[in-house]
Amino acid sequence: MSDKFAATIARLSTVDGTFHQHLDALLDWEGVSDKAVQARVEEILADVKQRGDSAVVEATNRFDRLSVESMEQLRLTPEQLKKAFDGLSTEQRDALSAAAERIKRYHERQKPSSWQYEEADGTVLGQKVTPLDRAGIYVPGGKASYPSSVLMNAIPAHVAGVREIVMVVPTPDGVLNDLVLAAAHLAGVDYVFTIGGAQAVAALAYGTESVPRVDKIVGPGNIYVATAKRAVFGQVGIDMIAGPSEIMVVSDGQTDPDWLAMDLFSQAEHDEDAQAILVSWNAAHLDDVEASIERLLPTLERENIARASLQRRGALVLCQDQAEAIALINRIAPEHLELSVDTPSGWLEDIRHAGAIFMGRHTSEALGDYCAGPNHVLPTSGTARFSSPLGVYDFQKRSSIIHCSPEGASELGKIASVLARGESLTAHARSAEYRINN
Ligand SMILES: NC(=O)c1ccc[n+]([C@@H]2O[C@H](COP(=O)([O-])OP(=O)(O)OC[C@H]3O[C@@H](n4cnc5c(N)ncnc54)[C@H](O)[C@@H]3O)[C@@H](O)[C@H]2O)c1
Ligand SMILES: N[C@H](CO)Cc1c[nH]c[nH+]1
Ligand SMILES: [Zn+2]
Repeated sequence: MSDKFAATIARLSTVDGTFHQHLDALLDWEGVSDKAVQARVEEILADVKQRGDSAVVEATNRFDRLSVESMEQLRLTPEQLKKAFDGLSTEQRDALSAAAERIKRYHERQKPSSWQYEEADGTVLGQKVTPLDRAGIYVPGGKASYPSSVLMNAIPAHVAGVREIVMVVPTPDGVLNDLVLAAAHLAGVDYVFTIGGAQAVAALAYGTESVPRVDKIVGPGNIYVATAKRAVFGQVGIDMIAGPSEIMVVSDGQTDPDWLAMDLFSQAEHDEDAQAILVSWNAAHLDDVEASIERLLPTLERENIARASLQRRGALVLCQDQAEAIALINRIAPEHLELSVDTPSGWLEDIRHAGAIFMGRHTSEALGDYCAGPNHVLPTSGTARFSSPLGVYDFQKRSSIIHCSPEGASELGKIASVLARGESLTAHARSAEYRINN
């Protein structure tokens, strides 16, 4: 039987004995990765570390179906980026600029400042915030092109004050996307290399003859990118593991089923591994949404991807009530949560884990993907339990400041001396004791 005739999306009910088992299986994206992916990524990383540019060129030719001879052919010049920007239609240029402006305005609010305070004896303590010297931004490009991700990665880096931004973006079959190039120009990216996957992560992490080594790699990507980022962490910083897109919608049964079906498709169309889940306590409403899904799915340009995603990882979940819906939200910790209910603000306090929360029937997740202002690079696969949206803070680090007055050093010296001797670290103790005024 072809996929077209199989059930498009699973129907689950929280009262079923197998519900939790079924949900766990649906949520398990790491299950999509396997030993073969891990082995391939390790091989690519080691090769790029050892052979630099030549390894990157070979891997790019192999995985993106190119036939270039050198890294020079995989680098875009500032002139190419500007030309792409100048060549956009007015409508596209205005939309890109409006999105960039809104993203910038939102992220300006995240800018932390250095701070310090003085104690009574004149000792000064504080924290100094410093931007990264060089950030690497990964812009996905395998199954779709993401000019919006260029803005979402590069603008917070700029707001943070990063000195140099190196962007990588794969161009399978050599197809360049003008909006991606234009966005890189608009967002002030310093270097662009048309490379992707584990080889791009390796080039950024280790540096090659052509690709400058960066201090931190940010941005979403597929399983090869995620596996490579995890492997190079420590050598460089990473933001988070942002994998296939996810949406969880909770509906009170009053939202147009066609709207909800399209909201689910909006993330399902990213990737066969993307995840779209709708939860409601109204069974008839779930039937209506399922009917909308069946009717609207064939109208999508990316029907095959969306259908595969819904079949593999989608679900319409019948729950008992609002309290159970909230428990499911906190368990799933979705990347995107749409609260398609009358008074979403009443839910907010109880929601503990979600990358971004879209409040009310009119706030479709797609608005957040492009132009609302908050970042669309968000923790996926339940990692919203401990990670946050990409932000200005990801492009900065903090140093502690300690400036003791003579009196302060003397008082602290007495405490430090006792504790150091307790640890049998006598050089520490004597160093502190030299500063004690008797
Ligand atoms: N969380 C977010 O903020 C966010 C934003 C945009 C996109 N996304 C997600 O990012 C993902 C992007 O994935 P993508 O595949 O479209 O692009 P991608 O750029 O992440 O991956 C493409 C690269 O993967 C490598 N690759 C593909 N098959 C390979 C193989 N068999 N062996 C070795 N390497 C291989 C190739 O080098 C290719 O260049 C999607 O899942 C999408 O949902 C997430
Ligand atoms: N939904 C993606 C993040 O999961 C971001 C995106 C970019 N373009 C469209 N959508
Ligand atoms: Zn999206």
